Amino acid sequence: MSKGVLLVNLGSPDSTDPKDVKKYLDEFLMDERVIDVPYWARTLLVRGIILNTRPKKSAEAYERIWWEEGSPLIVLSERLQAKVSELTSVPIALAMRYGKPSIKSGLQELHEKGVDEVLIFPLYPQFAMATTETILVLAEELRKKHYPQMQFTSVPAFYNHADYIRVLGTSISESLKGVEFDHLLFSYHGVPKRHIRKSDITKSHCKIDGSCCQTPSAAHQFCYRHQCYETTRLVAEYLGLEKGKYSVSFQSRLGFDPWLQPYTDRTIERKGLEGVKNLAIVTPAFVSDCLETLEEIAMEGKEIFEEVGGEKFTVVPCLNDRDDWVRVLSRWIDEWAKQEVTV
Ligand SMILES: C=CC1=C(C)c2cc3[nH]c(cc4nc(cc5[nH]c(cc1n2)c(C)c5CCC(=O)O)C(CCC(=O)O)=C4C)c(C)c3C=C
Ligand SMILES: [Fe+2]
Ligand SMILES: [Fe+2]
Repeated sequence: MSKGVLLVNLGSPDSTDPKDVKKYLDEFLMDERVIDVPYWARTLLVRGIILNTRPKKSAEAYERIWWEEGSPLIVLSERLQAKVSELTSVPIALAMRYGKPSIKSGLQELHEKGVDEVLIFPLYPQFAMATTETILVLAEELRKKHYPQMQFTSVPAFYNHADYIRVLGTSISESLKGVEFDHLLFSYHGVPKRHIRKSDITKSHCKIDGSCCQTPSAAHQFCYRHQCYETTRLVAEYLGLEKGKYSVSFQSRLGFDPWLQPYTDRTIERKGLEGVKNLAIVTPAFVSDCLETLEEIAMEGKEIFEEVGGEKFTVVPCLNDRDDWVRVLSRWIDEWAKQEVTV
């Protein structure tokens, strides 16, 4: 069999035109694993309410971060794909869950290269129903419909993998070299609390309280909250950070449901009000810088912090196409490609 890899990231609109943003948000938010309510309710909420106002506001935000070459998330993912491809002989295609290039086009590209054994590689360190799961479900639907001869394997969440922790830890220490930060905030993309309960394979573990995520459980294989806390704990250990010097928060909530807490915007404000003058932020749920890091954190977050008396706000870039990250990805891919029998 001939092997190939499909790297999959979230995706962006084609341009900052509100019409393109609306089309992208429609595909994204109509996904039943993102807004997980019955179809009729999702249609009413997304097409009847959210898409009437959000595209204009989001388009303005995209306008503030857009690069000449296009969306930062797409450009950075393309750079990652190109650099990883240089280090491995395995064909690597790139796809986005929403927008372009699509998962279908990525699979087609691999198919045309004679690939029939594909490693689906969701570019998310922590598992979530709204990210990893929706990629795997769509890929499998496409496989059954268009490429029944293909075999798929997927890369599991790598939130606690020693290589990932080392690269993330190194990127943080490099960014904060010479920076006298009072507090390091680990800000992860949020999800509705309901998503955590739905992904609990034990159906009884995830209470979303102070202790469930620290109590060993089979549920943690699919618990986004546990995995965020573990990434944080391991990186803090790697960096030798003292307790109290760092904390976790969750950003980008949408709608009125309760999402994972504490919320990042309120945490930034509280830290400033508590007298923190130098705040550093890292966003480990994203491997590529994007709207949520470049606009929501680096612009809005900074503004919130400065309004309440904060002085220095340092944002650690995502791993993007860092050389050590590229080396790790190509090594993982080569190790998979060398295996005789895939699992
Ligand atoms: C119910 C809504 C959403 C859930 C659940 C959600 C989970 C989730 N998202 C990411 C990663 C990214 N999200 C990005 C943008 C974005 N996310 C939502 C909504 C949900 N996300 C919206 C509506 C948007 C679009 C922008 C906006 O209108 O605010 C992005 C950036 C995309 C880009 O083009 O730069 C990323 C990346 C994760 C990791 C996650 C769950 C863990
Ligand atoms: Fe999101
Ligand atoms: Fe938990």
